Amino acid sequence: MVLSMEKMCVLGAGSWGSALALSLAKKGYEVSMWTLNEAQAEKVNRTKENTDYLPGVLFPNNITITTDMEEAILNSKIIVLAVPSQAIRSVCSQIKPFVKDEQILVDVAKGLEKGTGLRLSEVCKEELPNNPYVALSGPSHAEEVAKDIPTTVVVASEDIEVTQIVQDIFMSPKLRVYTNPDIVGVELGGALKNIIAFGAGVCDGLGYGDNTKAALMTRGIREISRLGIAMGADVSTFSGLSGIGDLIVTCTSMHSRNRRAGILIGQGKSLEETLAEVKMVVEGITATEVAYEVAKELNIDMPITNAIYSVLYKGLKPNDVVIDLMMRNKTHEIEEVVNDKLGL
Ligand SMILES: NC(=O)c1ccc[n+]([C@@H]2O[C@H](COP(=O)([O-])OP(=O)(O)OC[C@H]3O[C@@H](n4cnc5c(N)ncnc54)[C@H](O)[C@@H]3O)[C@@H](O)[C@H]2O)c1
Ligand SMILES: O=P(O)(O)OC[C@H](O)CO
Repeated sequence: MVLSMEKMCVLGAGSWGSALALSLAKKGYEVSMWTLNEAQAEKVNRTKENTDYLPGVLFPNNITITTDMEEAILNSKIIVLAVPSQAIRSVCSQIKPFVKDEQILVDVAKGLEKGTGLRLSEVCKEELPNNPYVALSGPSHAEEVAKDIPTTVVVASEDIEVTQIVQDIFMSPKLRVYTNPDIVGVELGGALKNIIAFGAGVCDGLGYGDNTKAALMTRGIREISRLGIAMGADVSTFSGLSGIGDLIVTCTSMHSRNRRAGILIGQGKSLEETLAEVKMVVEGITATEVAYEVAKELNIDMPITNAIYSVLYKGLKPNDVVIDLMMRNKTHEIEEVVNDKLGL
């Protein structure tokens, strides 16, 4: 419990923004949320429930929600960016006129910017170069965090002091927060696991079993690591919370929007029907497009990402793509180890 009512702000009132606002409010902070949607703000303030995004969870009185961005961020120690990854640039640009340099940006969105391939820390740096920045990631579905189910996350930043401030702000008996200086790896783990989770859903939708999913997760983390290393990440980060941890939860959880979307595609629904049914943001769809482009540019082999890209953007049938994946050129399991042994 904090001693004074320090103020924290959450931009974005979807499921994750709401769950984190709740976590902060339970620690005694005053939490100001911002949403684009007037009707949502009015209803949540009146009923204390965010029915479209986190039904059945009541907000305490120290959470308020507004459509006035300036009011939301005024005097807030941290500004949690909880909008979809493709909206991060516009939200950062909108707060520019009134943000103070000492306010810490905490990005909780997981993605890469479409068109530029930039990580979200790079996007924020371009828009708000003077603000300290922390990425928060890891296996953490909003529905469980909101119910106080024990959860672990990781925070990463170039500045260890700022990382520790954010660690302390979020840390609670129900939310354990680790730090990691490898911001590149933490961001990429969170963004790229969504592609594999979508693929895991497709396999479920096709009626495949546990063997297939284990294969996808294991080979998935390999290709995430390959691209991650090429983009400057530390490989050990991918065996941590924002890597394999988040991959496991997203590929297996009934809460995962990426997995749910994949299931519908595997069952034969169109992308349009799928997005209408899932309603909330499905980051893996854009992440597939961006990772496909970045991997091509860096000449990194990402067979699962390519396969999902073919389904989403080239109209190939999931069944056919799985056969292609199984029958592509034979290879060693861990190329680097073999090359090393052979002195290549
Ligand atoms: N839901 C989770 O369990 C969870 C957990 C960890 C990380 N995340 C990540 O957090 C981010 C947000 O996810 P979410 O689950 O809260 O999404 P959501 O779909 O539940 O909510 C997104 C919110 O952002 C708003 N929004 C959409 N476009 C906007 C724009 N252009 N400008 C301003 N606001 C906009 C929507 O109105 C909505 O309030 C995603 O990157 C997701 O991967 C989600
Ligand atoms: O529901 P998803 O698939 O968007 O995943 C949400 C979080 O990233 C899980 O850690």
